Amino acid sequence: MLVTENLTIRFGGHVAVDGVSCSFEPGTLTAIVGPNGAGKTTYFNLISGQLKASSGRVLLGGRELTGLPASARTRAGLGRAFQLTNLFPSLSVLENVRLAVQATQRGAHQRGLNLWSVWSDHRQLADRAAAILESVALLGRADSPVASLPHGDQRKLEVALLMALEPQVYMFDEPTAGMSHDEAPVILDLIRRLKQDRSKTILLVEHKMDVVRELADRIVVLTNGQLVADGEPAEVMASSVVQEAYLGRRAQEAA
Ligand SMILES: Nc1ncnc2c1ncn2[C@@H]1O[C@H](COP(=O)(O)OP(=O)(O)OP(=O)(O)O)[C@@H](O)[C@H]1O
Repeated sequence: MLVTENLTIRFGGHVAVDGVSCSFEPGTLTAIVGPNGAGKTTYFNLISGQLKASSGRVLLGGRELTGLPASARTRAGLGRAFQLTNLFPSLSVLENVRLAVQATQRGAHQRGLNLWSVWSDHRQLADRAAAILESVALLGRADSPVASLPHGDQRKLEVALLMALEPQVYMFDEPTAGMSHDEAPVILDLIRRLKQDRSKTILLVEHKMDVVRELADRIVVLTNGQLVADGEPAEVMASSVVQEAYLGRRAQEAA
C-alpha cells in the first residue's frame, strides 16, 4: 500500500499540494484528475521524490520514503516513467532496456567471472528486453539509437523502461500526451494489461476523460492542491464538487 499523509509543498506563498492524505492499494488503478495547475504533477513529484515535501509523509508498504531521494524510492518499488534525459542516447533502444533489466537483477556479478554465466546472463537479459520491447510495439526499433526516435516511440520507450524495473507502483503522468491516434492505443492497452496483475498499484494523471472512464477503478480529484473528491468513478463524476470544479468545463470539451 502506498500512503501519503498530509503531504504538502509550498513554493513561496503558494501551497501547490495542500495536506493530501490518500492510500493507494494494489490491484487498483487510481486516476488523479483536476484542472490545470491543480497540483497533480507536483503531487507525483512529491511521491516519487523529485520534490521534497514541506511537510507530510510518503510510505510504501509501511516503509517511510519521505526523506529518500528519487533513486532510493525507485529501488523501494516506486516506478515512474523515466525522463529520456536519464537514458544513454547513443546506445540502441534494446541496449537501454537491457541495462534497465540488468539494474533490477541482483547478485549476478557475485557469481564470479565465468564466461558461460556472463554469456547466458547477457542472453537472458537481451531476451527479456526484447520481450518488453515487443509488448510496447517497439521491437522494430530495437537497433535504433534512442536519440533518433520520434516522439511517440520515445513515450513507448519510457513505459518499456518502467516495465523493465518491475516496480510495485506504476506512476503514469499523461502517458499518451503528444501521441498520435495510432500510437496511443498501444500504451493504453499496456496499462490495461498491467492492471490485470492484481499485485500492482497504478496511479495515472490524465486529462482525457474517456481514458479515465475506461481505465480507472477509482478517481481522486485535486483542486488548488487539495483533495476534493475520492471514490468510484461514477460516484465521483456525478458529485457536484467535481461537476463545478472540473467536469463542467471538460464535459463540454469531451462532448
Ligand atoms: N517548481 C515550482 N516552483 C514554483 N511553482 C511551482 C513549481 N512547480 C509547480 N508549481 C506551481 O504549482 C501549481 C501546481 O502545478 P502542477 O504542475 O502540479 O499542476 P497540474 O495539476 O499538474 O497541472 P497540469 O494539468 O497543467 O499539468 C501551479 O500553480 C504551478 O505553477
